[in-house]
Amino acid sequence: MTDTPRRAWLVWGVGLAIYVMAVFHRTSLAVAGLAATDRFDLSASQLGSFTMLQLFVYAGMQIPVGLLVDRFGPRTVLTAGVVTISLAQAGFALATSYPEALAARVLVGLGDAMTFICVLRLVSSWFGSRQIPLVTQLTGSTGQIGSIAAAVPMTWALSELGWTTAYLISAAAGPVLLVALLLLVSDAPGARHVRGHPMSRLTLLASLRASWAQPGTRLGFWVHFATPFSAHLLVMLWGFPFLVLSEGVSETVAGALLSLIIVAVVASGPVLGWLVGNHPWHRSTVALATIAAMVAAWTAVLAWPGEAPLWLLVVLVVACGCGGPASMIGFDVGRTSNPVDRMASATGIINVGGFAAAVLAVSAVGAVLDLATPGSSTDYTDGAFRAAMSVQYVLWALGAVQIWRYRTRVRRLLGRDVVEGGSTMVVPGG
Ligand SMILES: N[C@@H](Cc1c[nH]cn1)C(=O)NCC(=O)O
Repeated sequence: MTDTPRRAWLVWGVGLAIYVMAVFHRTSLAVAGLAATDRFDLSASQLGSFTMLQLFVYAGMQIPVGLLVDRFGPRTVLTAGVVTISLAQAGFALATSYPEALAARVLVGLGDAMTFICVLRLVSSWFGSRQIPLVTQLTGSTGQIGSIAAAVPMTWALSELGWTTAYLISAAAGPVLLVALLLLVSDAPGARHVRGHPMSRLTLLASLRASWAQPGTRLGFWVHFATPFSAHLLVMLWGFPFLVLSEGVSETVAGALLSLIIVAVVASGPVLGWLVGNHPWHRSTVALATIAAMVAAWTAVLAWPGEAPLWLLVVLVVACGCGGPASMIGFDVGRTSNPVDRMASATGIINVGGFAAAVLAVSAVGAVLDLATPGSSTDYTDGAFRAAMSVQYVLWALGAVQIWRYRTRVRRLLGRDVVEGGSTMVVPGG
């Protein structure tokens, strides 16, 4: 790290601050559910539609945004992202009806989608190949601080300052970061902009097909599919009711356990980053081991007769928290499997995996809970939660089988020396 120029850290710092802001805006509704219900006169499913629609837009935009980054460079796309998400959050502050608020959340998803891919692209241009895995991890883990900032300070601001002022103040970070971005961020050392060649629709499709044809891109996709959804499931929607209604903990303890997930994410990121940076051959093993740890912890909790003890719930949330940093292995494998001019679109493909799994898990748990609960009641029973949380096994099984398949293919085609040397790119006919 010592020979990395200070400018690289500066560029990364600005990119990271923008990503923290995006995670803040993404999750800033989590503590505002009751206030939103009052302000827009919402039903529970209308409230849920804010989060689901925002996630759908985010996931749906990953591949188009990746292509835009490869074409116009991260600085340009990040600028569009900061402007979009800040205007969207200001719009959300001023919205007075459900359709206006929904439109604002769609734009939050759009701006959010333009952030992370750009920051990873900057990391791969500004840092040396040995440092990229660690800095990538630091980006993913540190970014989650945005969701902590969206919890406690936002709860305070909503109750003390009111809806409009709280959301307008949060939107005001955007212009400040925009100035820093325009002054300090260049696409690569010595190049303010790095632009790809204009491509026709056919060439774009061919480029995406070429990325997807790489077994390393598919390995990255399935790593990102299988590792982070359990933490998303807990943090975004179902963790709080599961812990309170099924495991019998108080609301305060449930809140503390959910915050502990973020602490586990932030703390385990650098450790996993160091591990995969120094042992590229074992990246998929680390992902599989993390899946095994989550499966073991969930099985112990769900099979425990009655309510699980607190220490076991702590083990559960720490294991799920480690899934976030493990998911970043997917981006690292994608990076080493694609040429520089296709890197952002490969990142986009891989990012779809994690968010698709999160949407599937969140909605499947909701569907099973509804099926297992008579009438329209939300008094979910312990049995209903056990059945609902078990849907995760299907996603882990699918993900683990696919990771095994593609890691076997990468290893067989390239061999240990090439992978340890930092490449998982399969050259056709090579
Ligand atoms: N897997 C996450 C990042 C992460 C790292 N540690 C915990 N979470 C991810 O997909 N990030 C993309 C994004 O836009 O946040």
